[in-house]
Amino acid sequence: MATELHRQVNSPEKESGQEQEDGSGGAAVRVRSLTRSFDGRAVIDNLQLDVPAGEFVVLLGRSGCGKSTLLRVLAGLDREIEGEVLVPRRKAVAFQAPRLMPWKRVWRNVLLGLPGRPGRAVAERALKEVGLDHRVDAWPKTLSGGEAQRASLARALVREPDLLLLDEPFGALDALTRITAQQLVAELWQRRGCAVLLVTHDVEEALLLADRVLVMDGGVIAHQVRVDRDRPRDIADPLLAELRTELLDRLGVRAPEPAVHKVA
Ligand SMILES: Nc1ncnc2c1ncn2[C@@H]1O[C@H](COP(=O)(O)OP(=O)(O)OP(=O)(O)O)[C@@H](O)[C@H]1O
Repeated sequence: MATELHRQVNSPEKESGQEQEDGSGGAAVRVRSLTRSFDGRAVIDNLQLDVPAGEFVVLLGRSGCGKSTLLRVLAGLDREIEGEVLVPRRKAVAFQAPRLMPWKRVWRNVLLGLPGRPGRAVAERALKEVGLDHRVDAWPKTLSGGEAQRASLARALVREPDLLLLDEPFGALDALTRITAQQLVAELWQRRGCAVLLVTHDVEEALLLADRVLVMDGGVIAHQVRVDRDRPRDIADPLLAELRTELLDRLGVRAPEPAVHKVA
């Protein structure tokens, strides 16, 4: 796996250097002593993280704890860092907002920014993989929220990523569409075998999808749980229920008590 290294120590204002290196030992992500500050405040504070190739990791944490910042750093979109970040060269990112260009048809959006002038067939294959082959020629504004999100996933997949970074990709979807989209991501991950790092607020989503759930707090990975269950998973599984309580506790949220119905 070709990897790239962002290394930056104590000179955040300079453009970070990039070197080719493959000392990753098959890891999809290796982060050492990562710090990212805004206006003198360290949002990420000496963080360490390893993600083996092919692992599905979900990142939870309170609002503003730095999840998106970490994802942007891993995506190479933010290089104003101290520390070391080793990620595969082939990586792709999808955000909560699908970010499609309204003046380009869906298939052209899928190919946007890809090097080497790939043909329409490349986009068609990716759109088929996300179940959107009937919308290849559509304009973005005619897509439903779920369809737009799938187009955005197809745009990530055409990059053949070894690392797929997803920032609350289901956040704006209604409950039913969200379940379908979660299943799609789980299937794609199993088929593609790439590592996934997904940011969400939804503890149940994390437990249904992840090999490992990380909780970010105080600028570091403060807690993690391994979800040792085959897929598809059932949220009523006692292990998942136990992990849910543990994670909600770590997030400082009290798990709701079971509803009690009184009949007069
Ligand atoms: N470009 C920026 N300039 C200044 N502050 C920033 C910038 N980007 C992020 N921050 C700050 O860094 C902190 C972490 O932001 P980030 O978006 O990473 O949090 P998050 O955990 O993803 O939050 P949420 O769950 O609400 O999306 C916040 O306090 C935010 O205001």
